[in-house]
Amino acid sequence: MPRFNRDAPADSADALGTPSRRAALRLLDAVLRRGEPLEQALVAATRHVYGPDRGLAHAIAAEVLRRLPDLDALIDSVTERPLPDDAKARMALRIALVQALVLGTPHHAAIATVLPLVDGGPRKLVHGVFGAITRSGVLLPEIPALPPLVEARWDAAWGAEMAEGAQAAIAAPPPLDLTLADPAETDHWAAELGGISLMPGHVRVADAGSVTDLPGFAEGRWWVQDIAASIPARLLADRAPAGGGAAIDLCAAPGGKTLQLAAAGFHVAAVDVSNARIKRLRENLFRTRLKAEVIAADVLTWAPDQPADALLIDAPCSATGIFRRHPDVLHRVHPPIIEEMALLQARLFARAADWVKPGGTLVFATCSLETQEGEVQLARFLRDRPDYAIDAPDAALLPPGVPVHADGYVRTLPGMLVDRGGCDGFFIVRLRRDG
Ligand SMILES: C[S@@+](CC[C@H](N)C(=O)[O-])C[C@H]1O[C@@H](n2cnc3c(N)ncnc32)[C@H](O)[C@@H]1O
Repeated sequence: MPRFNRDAPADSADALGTPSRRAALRLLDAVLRRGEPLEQALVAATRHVYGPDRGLAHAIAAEVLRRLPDLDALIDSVTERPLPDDAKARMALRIALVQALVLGTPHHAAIATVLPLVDGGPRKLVHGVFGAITRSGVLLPEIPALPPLVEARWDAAWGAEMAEGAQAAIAAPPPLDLTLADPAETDHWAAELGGISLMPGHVRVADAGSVTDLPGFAEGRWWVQDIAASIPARLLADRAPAGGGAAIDLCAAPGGKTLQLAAAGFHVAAVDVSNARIKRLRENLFRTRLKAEVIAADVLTWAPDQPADALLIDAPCSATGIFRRHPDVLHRVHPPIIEEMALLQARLFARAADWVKPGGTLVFATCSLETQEGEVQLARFLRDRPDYAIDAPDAALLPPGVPVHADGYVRTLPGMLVDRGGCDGFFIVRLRRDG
């Protein structure tokens, strides 16, 4: 857990470190009231915050989002009447408490930096509630609670064990997973980076610090990618025609899977609608010296000149599978958003299925823990497209501890690989077109 021991000098609110707390408040407001992704809100919310304070604002907001139900339970335990959910006093208390109880900020600094956020308002209340909680010596539970609606949804879909796995996953900072450009270098990079490898082409590093300073980054020998996110391209590479073959990577940016496909020898056409994300895809290709044709286009209107041997749909989704790194999804993703994404996925899946050569391979993937964005998509697709059948992977293609589902697809859940640092939640299916 990061520790920010910012002892506060006493002269002005700015010197006290209040701007970073104000930025944290703006970030929380963006996520909890306006439903914006945390990463998307960062630029605007931290516009007037510089250097390490920007990182601190992000760390405070992310940690509040991880521990929100537990923080609120503490606050409610000492107030006579519950504060409204979006009251500034509640927000200020969440920020002060997460610093004092999780981030290791001295208590006097945690409260002094936050009181200016409620100037002209409930300062006394915030001070009193913070004091009552911290004086009592109470701690946050070791295993964080999930927001009740998320817990109910995941419990209903996967059972209580999965929800418990998700809670445990929130408690520990996720490791940093790297995918290697050349799997033959696995032992070398595991040793060089002081990491472990769960399978060829993968290295897992704990507490990595600055990624860009790690050996091998500048030379482009690896890129950051959760081990579960590396599975879709592995499944396609396993079916690559001798000497390469043509691959279309739909929804490709920022390019983790494009890089894998290019490194596996495919001639890749990488398509994405977002110019900002395509810029990052180009930077990643440049750094790794890998080649792909990059196409900025909306897959709902674009079409390739000819069908490909391999096609990947890494579909836009609710992203609830990456809640460990993006805890905002726990609070802003609700059933209407899941339904909207599922509709988009169904359109992309149906449209792109015509772009695979007979005998070719299609992989559909989402980083979601919602069945509507995985199992339900597959069932509909198989009903509508009798020219496709599931091509179940060999267990040896998957990280040890990730099973092939009895129906032939892959579903990663938070409880998996838990003794080695866990993995993101993904749905992945490989399909073969009749040929
Ligand atoms: C899950 S992310 C892709 C991650 C990427 N495959 C990787 O491995 O780095 C989904 C991507 O879909 C893109 N996207 C969303 N709707 C799209 C559309 N209609 N056409 C093309 N790309 C789209 C988004 O811009 C986003 O980059």
